[in-house]
Amino acid sequence: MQNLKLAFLGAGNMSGSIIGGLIATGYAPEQITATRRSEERLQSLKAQYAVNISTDNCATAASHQVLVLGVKPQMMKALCEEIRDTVQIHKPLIISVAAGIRAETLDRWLGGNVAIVRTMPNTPSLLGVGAAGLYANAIASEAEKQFADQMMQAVGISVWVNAEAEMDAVTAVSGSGPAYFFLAMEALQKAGQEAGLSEEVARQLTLQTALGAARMAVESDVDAAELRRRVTSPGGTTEQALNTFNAGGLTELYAKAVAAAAHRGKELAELLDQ
Ligand SMILES: NC(=O)C1=CN([C@@H]2O[C@H](COP(=O)(O)OP(=O)(O)OC[C@H]3O[C@@H](n4cnc5c(N)ncnc54)[C@H](O)[C@@H]3O)[C@@H](O)[C@H]2O)C=CC1
Ligand SMILES: O=C(O)[C@@H]1CCC=N1
Repeated sequence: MQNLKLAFLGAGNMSGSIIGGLIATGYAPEQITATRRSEERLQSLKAQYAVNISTDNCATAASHQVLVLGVKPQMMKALCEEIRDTVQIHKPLIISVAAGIRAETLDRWLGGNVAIVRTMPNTPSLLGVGAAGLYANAIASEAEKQFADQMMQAVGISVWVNAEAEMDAVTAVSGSGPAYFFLAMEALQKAGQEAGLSEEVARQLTLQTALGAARMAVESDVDAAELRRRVTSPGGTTEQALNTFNAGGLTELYAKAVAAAAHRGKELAELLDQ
């Protein structure tokens, strides 16, 4: 991909994962700058990835073609207002990774007429196996959309949504999704220990099983339901576990959890749209 001058303003967990993934695919570190409020935490990004670091958002915004806004939704207005004048002069492409905050809100905070791509990535981007949803406003050019797409594809897969409202569903499925699978791993490991395994054995078996199941689901030409059926012998052990999950309403619980996360995305958008 074209190695444009790319800045991550507010480079925490999510931006750090994208930076790590980009560097691993050969993006030139001298083209990347990460900012944070304190220099101390930036030093570890510099040591790890040899990227430029700065505590000056405006100077960084003025010298980069693409700005990834990586702060928490609640901090986004302050960041946008800080860089607004610079953005109006230099007109960089803005890429937001924030949950909830709508493109139209960002555009207003940034002074208007700004090319914006909203992305919803996830932290496995660090390993090149991220999953991101993208949505662009009408001002973003084809070349700008292509850059954002290539940036996310460099660290995983990317999908475009047609309606911005779908970004809340993307957030609820893949943005937050790694946490759901981590929780499942924590629970299975704990249950394994309760069933008599040592912590280390339960951990190893849980993690390798999660990896194996994910790889089979991704690489197999049959769907997850068929793969599940192939593990489940009639009258066997898996059936007992799955019956227990079903009796506890696991599928309905997933639906409720995803709906709650998507609702929070909408709520954040409303709450912070001032
Ligand atoms: N953590 C995750 O798995 C995902 C997070 N996101 C989104 O990414 C965004 C950031 O989340 P995290 O990386 O988890 O948060 P984080 O707290 O790790 O990173 C944000 C960083 O921005 C810094 N910051 C705040 N205001 C600043 C300013 N004005 N100038 C410079 N730095 C500033 C903070 O000190 C912090 O280091 C959020 O908007 C979230 O919705 C999206 C997808 C997944
Ligand atoms: O929990 C959050 O709000 C962010 C967005 C998706 C993952 N983490």
